[in-house]
Amino acid sequence: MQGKFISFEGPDGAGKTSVLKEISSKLSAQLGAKLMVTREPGGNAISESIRRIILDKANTQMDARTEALLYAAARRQHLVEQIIPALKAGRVVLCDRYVDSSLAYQGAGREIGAEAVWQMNQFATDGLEPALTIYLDIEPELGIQRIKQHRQNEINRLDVEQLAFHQRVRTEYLELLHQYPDRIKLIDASRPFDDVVTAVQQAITQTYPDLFQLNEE
Ligand SMILES: Nc1ncnc2c1ncn2[C@@H]1O[C@H](COP(=O)(O)OP(=O)(O)OP(=O)(O)O)[C@@H](O)[C@H]1O
Ligand SMILES: Cc1cn([C@H]2C[C@H](O)[C@@H](COP(=O)(O)O)O2)c(=O)[nH]c1=O
Repeated sequence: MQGKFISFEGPDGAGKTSVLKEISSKLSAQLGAKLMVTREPGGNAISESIRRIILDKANTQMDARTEALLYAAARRQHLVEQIIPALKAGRVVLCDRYVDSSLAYQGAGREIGAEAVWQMNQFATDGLEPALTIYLDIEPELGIQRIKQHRQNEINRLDVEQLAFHQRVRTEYLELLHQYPDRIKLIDASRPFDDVVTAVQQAITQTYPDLFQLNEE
């Protein structure tokens, strides 16, 4: 496929959404309509409906495999409706979370096992992977503290999990970094926001040297 697929990953509160906003505003000046910014679970009506079910704090009875299947289902629909058409059209896709989130949260956090979750996601994605993944690394305590301080009104069913859950999530991310050193780039997200944005821009530039200089076609 012609386009560029870049995912953003990290524990809750690492700053992905804020960093993506900043990076996309820098890139949109260069790329215009060639840029697509999207998120998982979500990006279209069906996947956003699945998102509401998964993240609803009232759904305390949800089984771990049900949760993993719902994330994979939302991802499939997102791929078919948004990501694949955008890549075929040669666009740059910035995606807030992708399969690595399922490996970390459902595989390790929920203790289903990364292998089972990986298999399920192979079916959902036909093996389509990002060329580059920006991993914003943060101690779970700090991430959760940021959410509690600044995003009290948006706390979801995953955010309220025990600290041990979030620690397993981060440990799995670090394991993935070890497994896929060419694809996943670690950024220390505990630093001041502007430093994190600069580091992310540098990491993207290492893989795509011209991206921040491309002119709109
Ligand atoms: N480097 C930073 N230093 C201090 N605060 C930050 C930093 N980056 C983000 N924040 C703040 O932390 C909070 C969480 O950030 P954000 O929503 O971007 O994280 P996130 O990774 O998208 O979280 P989630 O995965 O839970 O949606 C926000 O209030 C944001 O302003
Ligand atoms: C894609 C995906 C996400 N999650 C979790 C991670 C977060 O806690 C929420 C999404 O909320 P955000 O504020 O948009 O980050 O869902 C997951 O557990 N598994 C996944 O595959």
